[in-house]
Amino acid sequence: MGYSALLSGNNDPNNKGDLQEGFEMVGEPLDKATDAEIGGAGRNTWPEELPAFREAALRYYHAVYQVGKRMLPLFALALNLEANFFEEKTNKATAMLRTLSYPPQNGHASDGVIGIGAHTDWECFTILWQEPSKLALQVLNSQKEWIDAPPIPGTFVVNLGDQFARWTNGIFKSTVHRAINRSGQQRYSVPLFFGANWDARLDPIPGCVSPERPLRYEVITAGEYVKAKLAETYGH
Ligand SMILES: O=C(O)CCC(=O)C(=O)O
Ligand SMILES: [Fe+2]
Repeated sequence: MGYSALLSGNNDPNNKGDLQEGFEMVGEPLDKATDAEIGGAGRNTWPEELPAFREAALRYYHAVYQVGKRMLPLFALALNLEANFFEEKTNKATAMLRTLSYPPQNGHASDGVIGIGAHTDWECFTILWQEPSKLALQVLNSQKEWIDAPPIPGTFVVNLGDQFARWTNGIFKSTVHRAINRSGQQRYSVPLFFGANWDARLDPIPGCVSPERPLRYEVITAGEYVKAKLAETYGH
């Protein structure tokens, strides 16, 4: 995990690359640099020329991670499960944080290059901070129309991701979204992807599979899933 250059990722296979750059990190304790791989997701390569960045990014990471922990019981209750249902699957939750920068984009998105192409996020859910007053994020609704998701001061956007779709056998849908920065200025955003334990199996929750709703997804671990998606998107 570390710096990703402009066009180094491609979230939509129909596109040619994502017009964004950023820094991608997994969790590590604030007080000591750890050399160990974190939950199989890799380790962070921090920029040497920005010594304050590590602390600022990790403080944000750990604070928003705690927000994610507190949201899990809400998802469980919404599924008519015990509040602590996801505790065992997320007591070593692997979250990834990206600090993203999008250059301004002019004209129309017909040439296969936009800020981030249409995709779903891979983890349980995403807690996204968007830079105020800069419209870029869009969400695909059930009529297949793109709906703007403008930044609202003092709020985060929360998108459901693929791990929840798998646990619920498609009852929770992972939100298809994309970003096109037509603000005329550089735009920042910071998503935290809150994922299950690296070794948690994405097997369907009891009650989510029935004759009317047969098993939709092959059962693999959260780590295997994220690794495969990383390879698809970044080729590494
Ligand atoms: O920049 C945004 O608003 C969205 C970023 C995003 O969807 C992602 O990194 O997965
Ligand atoms: Fe996303």
